[in-house]
This record gives sequence, C-alpha cells and structure tokens, in this order.
Amino acid sequence: MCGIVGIVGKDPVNQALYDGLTMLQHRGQDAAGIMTVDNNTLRLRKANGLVRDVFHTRHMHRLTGRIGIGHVRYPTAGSSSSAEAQPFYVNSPFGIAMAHNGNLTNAQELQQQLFEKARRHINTTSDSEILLNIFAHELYQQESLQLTAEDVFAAVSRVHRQIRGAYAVVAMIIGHGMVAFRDPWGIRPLVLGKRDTAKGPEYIVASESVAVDGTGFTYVRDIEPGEAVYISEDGQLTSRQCADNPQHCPCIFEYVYFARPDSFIDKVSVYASRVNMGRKLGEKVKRDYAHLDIDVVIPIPETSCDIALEMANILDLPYRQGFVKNRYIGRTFIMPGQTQRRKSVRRKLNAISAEFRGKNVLLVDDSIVRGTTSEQIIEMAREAGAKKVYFASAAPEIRFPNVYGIDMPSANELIGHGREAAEINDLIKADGLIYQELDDLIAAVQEENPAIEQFETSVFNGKYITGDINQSYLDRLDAARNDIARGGDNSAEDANLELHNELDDE
Ligand SMILES: O=P(O)(O)OC[C@H]1O[C@H](OP(=O)(O)OP(=O)(O)O)[C@H](O)[C@@H]1O
Ligand SMILES: NC(=O)CC[C@H](N)C(=O)O
Ligand SMILES: [Mg+2]
Repeated sequence: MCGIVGIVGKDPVNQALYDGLTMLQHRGQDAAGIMTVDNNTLRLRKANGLVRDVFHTRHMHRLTGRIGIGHVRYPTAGSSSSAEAQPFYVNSPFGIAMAHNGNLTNAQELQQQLFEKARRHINTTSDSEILLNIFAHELYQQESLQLTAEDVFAAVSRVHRQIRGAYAVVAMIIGHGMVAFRDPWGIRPLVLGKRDTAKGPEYIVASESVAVDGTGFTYVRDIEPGEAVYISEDGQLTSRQCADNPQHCPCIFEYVYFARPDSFIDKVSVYASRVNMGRKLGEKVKRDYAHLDIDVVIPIPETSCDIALEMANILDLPYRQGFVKNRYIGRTFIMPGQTQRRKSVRRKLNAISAEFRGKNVLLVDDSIVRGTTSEQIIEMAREAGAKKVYFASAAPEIRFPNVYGIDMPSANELIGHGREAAEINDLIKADGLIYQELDDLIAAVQEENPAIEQFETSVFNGKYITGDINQSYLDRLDAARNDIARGGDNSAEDANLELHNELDDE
C-alpha cells in the first residue's frame, strides 16, 4: 500500500509534502520521492529508504515551487529498485509527473498496447510507469496546447476504460495544474483537503485524512470512486465523474491493518472500526469459547492494540501490554522479503515476563497473513513463562492472493490458504485459535458508514470484483512475484534511468 500526496499552494510546498509523507510512512517504507514544479521546471528527489533518510536539507532546498506531489512506496509490482521509486515522469505532452497507490491487473497487455499504438517504451517493470504513459498518451490525443479541465477529464475517462485494478493517482501537468483520480471501485483511498490563505485557497489530496490534518489543511471530502479532481496552477478546482459505471467497494484491509487509526476513510473512522472489530471478536469468544480459561488479553503491537483493548472490555478481563515494541523498527508485514520479515519480529517485539509467567494469555492480532508474527510471538510468550497461549485474529482466514495493492502475490505463502483454523492452530503452535467471521468484520466497518454497501474482500473469499482475475492470472502472478522468484529479499538494484536534480546520490 503506497501513500500519495499532492499540493497546489500559494507558497512553497516542499515542507508540507515532506510532512504529509511522514504521516503516510506506515503505507510504504521502501522508497520515497517528491517532485515539485518551479518556473516550469521539474525538481525531483527520490530514493530507497524512509522519508527522513531520503530527504536531507540540501534536497529540500532544491524542491522549490508552489505545486508538488509525493510518494512513499511499498512495491506490489516490479522490483524494489530505486528506479521504480515514485513519482515517475514523462516529458510529453507538457511534462507529467505521477504518483500511484494501487496495482493494475492488466499491466502486461497495456504495455504491449502502448508500444503498438503509441510507440511508447516502458523502462521499468513498474505498473505505475505504464499508468503514467497511458494517461500521457490519452492527454496527447486531446491535441490542444491550452489544456482545459475538460481535456484532462476526457483523458481520465479514457484511462478508466483501459486500465483494470486499483488506483488512486495524483499527477502534475507542467504549466497547467494537478489532477487526482480514483478507480471506479474506489478500492484505494483518496481524500481532498483545503486551506484558505490571504493569497487564496490551497488544496491537498492524500491517501489518508491524517496527512490532511497534520499539514494544517481541513478535510473537505473523499474523492469519489471514478471521480477526477483538477486544480489549476492558480488554484481553481473542478471535479467530474469520469467512470462509466462507478461503484463503491473499498478495500477492507485498509481498516484492518493499513491505515492509521486516526484517519477517516470514506467517512469511516479507522479507529472506531477497529474498536468494533474488537467488540465483535470479543462477543464471539464469549459466546463460543467460554470454556477457555483466559487470564489476560495481550495485544501484538501495534495495529491490534485498539482491537485487543475492546476485547478485554467485552470479556471483562485485564488488558496488558505484555510486548514492548522497539519504536525504531518499522512494520514487518510491508518489508519486501520473508528473511527480513522473520528476523524483524524478534527485533521489534520483546516480552515482559511478569505479564506471562504462569498465566493463560489471549494474544490478539489484527490479522494472520504468512504467520510470521504469530508463530514467533507464541514461542516468545511460552519462553516468557505463559501456561497456555490462545490466539485471536480480528480478520478472518486470509486464503487468497491480493491483486489490488497489497503484496500477497502467492497463495502458497499464506498460512490460511487451503487450511482450516485447526491446522493453522497446529502450525503456529497455539492452544486455541479464534478467527473473526467475515460478516462480523464487514459489519464492524459498515457500522461506521452504512452507505458503503460492499467491500473488496478477495483475500478472504477469492471474489475479485474487477472480474478479470482467473486462476491462470494468479498462477502467473505467483510465479513472477513469490519470495523465491524475487530471490528472497527483492533487492534488485539500480539498472535505472533516473531523473535527478542533484549531482550525486549522497
Ligand atoms: O502473519 P504475518 O505475515 O506476520 O502478518 C501479519 C502481521 O503483520 C502486521 O504487523 P506489522 O508488524 O507489519 O505492523 P504493526 O506494527 O502496525 O502491527 C499485522 O499487524 C500482523 O501483526
Ligand atoms: N503499494 C502500492 O500502491 C504500489 C504501487 C505500485 N504498484 C508499485 O509497485 O510501485
Ligand atoms: Mg502487527
């Protein structure tokens, strides 16, 4: 899940873009980038690493201009090479820079078509570079030198007709303005914010509302599925529905794991939805597992803390933070290779023995994906002296790959694939394993905004809403992107064609 941000301001936007990206860091730890436009010239800094490591003072000085976009990356296509860090740039028409969150499901066909129809070369294996070139080609078809909002909307409409999958996008068109659009299912989130200044209004678009609040803007609304919002360089905002048949079907995993709890996505408080997940799961334990002799409820930091606290309330049991999280280690699930993910669990979490010794503990996590965390954490709980270790997951069994922007390309790497809870329980060596029901998970989120009638839940039930995913697609994805295919750590490096404003990479 990447994070994107774009600002059309009245004063330099570099610091606000930087701040916005730090507030979206949890969505992507692999690479970060900012592009600004100043005096019709693009300014760029992008590299592998966390936001704080990628941008030094001298880079910030170079990122001048009152309009800019930024990206934090968690790769779901291509490699982790810095060549695939975003934003991407293409020089025709006008000069366009783009940042994308999501994943295209027909990238291969699109690349072929781009070459045949438009003689466009794609130099990386990133689906986002393809998306940028499709958009550029469609904008070029407008044949107008004085680009209008209508021209941009017409191009976005044609993009929607060609590309499949999930995409929340922000793009800058040099000399004109910024456009942001969301796929016709609204799978990935995108919000709009505004700030009034003495010089006129400034606008921000971002993956999550936390980046709007934290940069001093005010949340205006979510961008609708299929909608495009165009903000001209002088700050005129226009919006248009550009999809033929938009339907709202947001990714439920945003609420389970990806988003920050203080964000609102599609008018749903992520925090409140997690509390509801804890309530539902607590009620299930109370109803069906009353025979378990649980002494204490312990979360697996960090995402599950809000869920576990509510479970403890429902079960009328003590809640104890029995694991301490090293605040300098990032999220393990979004790390690129299994070796790195495995090693990081013990570096990241450490048990406080007093909370485990001689007790029957219920460990709570938001989800079990590969089982990397649960297996090791149960072992750690036993080493710390727990008598019995029960485990509860606020998401149901994750059985199917994800093709919409979560890096779960291989069914065989999912501990829940083709297994029932009892088998998974044995693999992670728990004394009991309780999963949330899918209906309860959906209800937990829907309760916060009943207007959302459906959610993207393919990892739980194998139903891919875009209608273009079959077994042979999943087999190809598996072969291309499973951990072995990626050499274990996905560290393909730097045979790249980059656009730099600095003389060296220091
Ligand atoms: O079964 P797995 O493959 O281990 O994946 C699931 C785990 O990964 C995530 O934690 P992560 O460390 O990424 O982030 P967090 O600190 O936000 O919980 C998630 O919260 C689970 O704990
Ligand atoms: N997680 C994402 O949104 C990834 C965006 C894009 N598919 C990439 O791999 O760079
Ligand atoms: Mg976790």
